[in-house]
Amino acid sequence: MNTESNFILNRIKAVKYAAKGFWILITSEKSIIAQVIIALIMTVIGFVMKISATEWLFQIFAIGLVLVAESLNTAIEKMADFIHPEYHKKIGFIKDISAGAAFFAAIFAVIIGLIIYIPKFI
Ligand SMILES: Nc1ncnc2c1ncn2[C@@H]1O[C@H](COP(=O)(O)OP(=O)(O)OP(=O)(O)O)[C@@H](O)[C@H]1O
Repeated sequence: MNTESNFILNRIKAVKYAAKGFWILITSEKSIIAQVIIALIMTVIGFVMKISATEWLFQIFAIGLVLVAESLNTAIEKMADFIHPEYHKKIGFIKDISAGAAFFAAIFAVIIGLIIYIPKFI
């Protein structure tokens, strides 16, 4: 098989593994399931409040940002637990930093949400 078709096959395989990871996240990771539920609620609210196209763009971006950050946080937590299952100050620090990254995303998502929805109530 030539290098070019190998490249394409490897890319297809990579997408398959990524889709598998995506499925694991949305079906078995409680923190991701919670964020997906919040995303669905915000989507319903978006339709009910008839937000504009630009507001949809920001809302979808915020939802994506939170889900990506939360997913990477989950991956780092899993890796930390695998590398060092016992209690260790450094593992705690790494997990806290990783959770902090997800918190960062959540703060900005909340700010975006407030900017979109507060004017609709005043
Ligand atoms: N092995 C460890 N060593 C030191 N501190 C830890 C360790 N595991 C967890 N911690 C501390 O507990 C916090 C929460 O841990 P973690 O993110 O693994 O969530 P959990 O509550 O244990 O499980 P889950 O995220 O599945 O609900 C971490 O941010 C860290 O401060």
